[in-house]
Amino acid sequence: MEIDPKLYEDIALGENVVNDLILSYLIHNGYRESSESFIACTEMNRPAEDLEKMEKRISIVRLIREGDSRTAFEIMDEMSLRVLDNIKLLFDDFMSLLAYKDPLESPMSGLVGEDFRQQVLESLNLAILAHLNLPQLSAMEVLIRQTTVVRDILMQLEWSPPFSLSNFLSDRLSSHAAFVSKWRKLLFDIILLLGSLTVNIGSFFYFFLTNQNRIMVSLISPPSSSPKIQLRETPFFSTLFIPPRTVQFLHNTRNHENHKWKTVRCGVTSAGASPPPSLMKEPHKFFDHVIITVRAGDGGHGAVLNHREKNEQEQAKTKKKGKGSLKRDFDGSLILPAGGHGGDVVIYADETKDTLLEFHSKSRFHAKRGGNVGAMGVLTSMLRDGLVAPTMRIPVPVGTVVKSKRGKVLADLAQPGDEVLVARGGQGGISLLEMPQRQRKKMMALTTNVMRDDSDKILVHGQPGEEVKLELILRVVADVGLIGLPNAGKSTLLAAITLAKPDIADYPFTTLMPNLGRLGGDPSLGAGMYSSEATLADLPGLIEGAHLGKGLGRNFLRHLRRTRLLVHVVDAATESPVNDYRTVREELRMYNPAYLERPYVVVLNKIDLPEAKDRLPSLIQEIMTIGNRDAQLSDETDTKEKRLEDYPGPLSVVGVSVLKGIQINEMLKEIRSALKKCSGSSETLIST
Ligand SMILES: Nc1nc2c(ncn2[C@@H]2O[C@H](COP(=O)(O)OP(=O)(O)OP(=O)(O)O)[C@@H](O)[C@H]2O)c(=O)[nH]1
Ligand SMILES: [Mg+2]
Repeated sequence: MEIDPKLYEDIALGENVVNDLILSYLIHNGYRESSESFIACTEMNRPAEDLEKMEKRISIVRLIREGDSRTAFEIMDEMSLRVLDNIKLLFDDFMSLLAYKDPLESPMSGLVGEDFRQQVLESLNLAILAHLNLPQLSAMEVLIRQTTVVRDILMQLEWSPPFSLSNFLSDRLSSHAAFVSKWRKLLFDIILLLGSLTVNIGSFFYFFLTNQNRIMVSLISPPSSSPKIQLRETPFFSTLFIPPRTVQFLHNTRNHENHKWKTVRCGVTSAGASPPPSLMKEPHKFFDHVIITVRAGDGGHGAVLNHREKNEQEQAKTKKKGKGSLKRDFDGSLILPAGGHGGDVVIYADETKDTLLEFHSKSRFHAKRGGNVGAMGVLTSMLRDGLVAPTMRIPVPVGTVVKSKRGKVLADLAQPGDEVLVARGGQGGISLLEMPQRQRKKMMALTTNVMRDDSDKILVHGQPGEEVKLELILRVVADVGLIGLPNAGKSTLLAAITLAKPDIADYPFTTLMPNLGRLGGDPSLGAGMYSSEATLADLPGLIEGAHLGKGLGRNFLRHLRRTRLLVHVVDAATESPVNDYRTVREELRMYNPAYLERPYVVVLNKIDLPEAKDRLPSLIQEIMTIGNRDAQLSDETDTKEKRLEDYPGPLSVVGVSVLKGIQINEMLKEIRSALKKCSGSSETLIST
């Protein structure tokens, strides 16, 4: 079968088409907030009615799930929905339970289980959708399923460049004539669609995630669009971002020299249930900030014990054996067993952790409760206290600051192993003796460890464990901060001089979270100096407007706080490296002018490329002139009026190619000597 790829060359997938697809997906699945923000930010016209219906549909399903079918039916009546017929079959099944004496034990017992209810709910949702004349799958989901098929076919093939994608597809697919005739237009549409949606890879993963739990996708995008991949910052995309914890991005970019296509393979290795809507913000922006609730364990209960008076014979018997006498305090009062202490909650710094992301999917922690006094109600000498519950220990990355809800700093876990007790477990309850009224008074007087209260019971119950809300803030602890525009080669630099293995790819915002690497000391300096090692943090790219939250935002800028040296990486092969350099300096200034006073080294990267190499000397010259080497720390009042030129210039400017390993040693030398110059000048303030 002949396919002319030219047919598809002019297909332009308008923004509207994509927007429509996305919106219908959102409405279909009942994401009300996302739908509204999407409509708002795309300025689409959409009748409010759809949203209203959606709301009702969702509430019907929810009500039934919660067991309030009466209200659900009322809403259905209101919408004049007659969907029950459609799911009558399921109810018929249900009626068959009547045939059994004990339905729970019957072969049909599954019908009363959770699974069955889920099944009913799904059928109900589908029935309502059908009734409202809405398709059972949103167009987006249909597309995705089809893409999955395409992907499967593509994955089975050995890709050997050079080839042209259109030829390739037509070759391969013409053997599936029926398939192709039906789907060929769609195939290309999907490719175009994917191309346009890779503007935000994250949003696409989301769709895949919610529909299938394990899947691998190939995103194919034409070269013209790939360098421009950008994270789009709209409320909609913010709500759709998934916590990367459930996803692993396996970037595997293949560039073929002689042809026009590039594949970005992205793998979603395992994914749990889709996150609740409240968490679908951009988690990478929150890897360093989270609010958690911890609850220490309750104390175990004591017991109300019977003190059985032994008759003389028995007493004699136990005495003979030399055991069995009840435990008594030095003054002769009885020691009664108490419930176990509830588990405390401790937060400690663990070197193996590097983000707070996981706390977004699990933000509540509960320590175990103490054990109860295991009494059968009789006081015997064998009685033991309830088991003390173990302390719950929650690991967080080194550099985490723990704050109370009111903002009070409880601890700054700056060293591995630092820890803080954040919630105390409840006291175990004490035990009481049950005895005839006439003896009670005497007994109470004898047992000093019984706290007396109006109502005995309360004493017997363990005390509740403390519950607190905590704010965790991670501050990367590093000596050197690598800054620069996206794609400048910061991660490559880190990988070149340390053992860190950050993601590297030729599109911006590869790095979403800081990577840390350790720079070894310089052996040539001899034993004494060898220890002059430092930690490097590779920060996500800064763009113009970052201080206002653009790109990956200002969250990262605060990680510079604890660094004492900045290494400013500039891609020397771009149109105007000097402008790029100024952009980043400006951003730093807008965030906090003090950062411009911090010592820094400029690394002009990519000098293996001719366009960079040729103008290296003039670039170095120009950058050295921006900035005043003699500038002193100035008083803060006039910082606003100062030009970039008035701030201290770089300690040095070096041209390197971190990729090809050119001039690396020179660069290391500069970084080390700069580190030496500014040792001990880091700012260790905690407030943001
Ligand atoms: N030719 C050349 N390419 C380089 C050099 N250093 C890095 N690159 C390429 O530049 C691209 C971006 O590198 P990264 O290290 O991911 O850049 P980054 O600054 O960390 O980018 P973000 O994480 O997006 O902010 C990759 O394709 C690298 O292979 C170099 O010295 N020469
Ligand atoms: Mg990077």
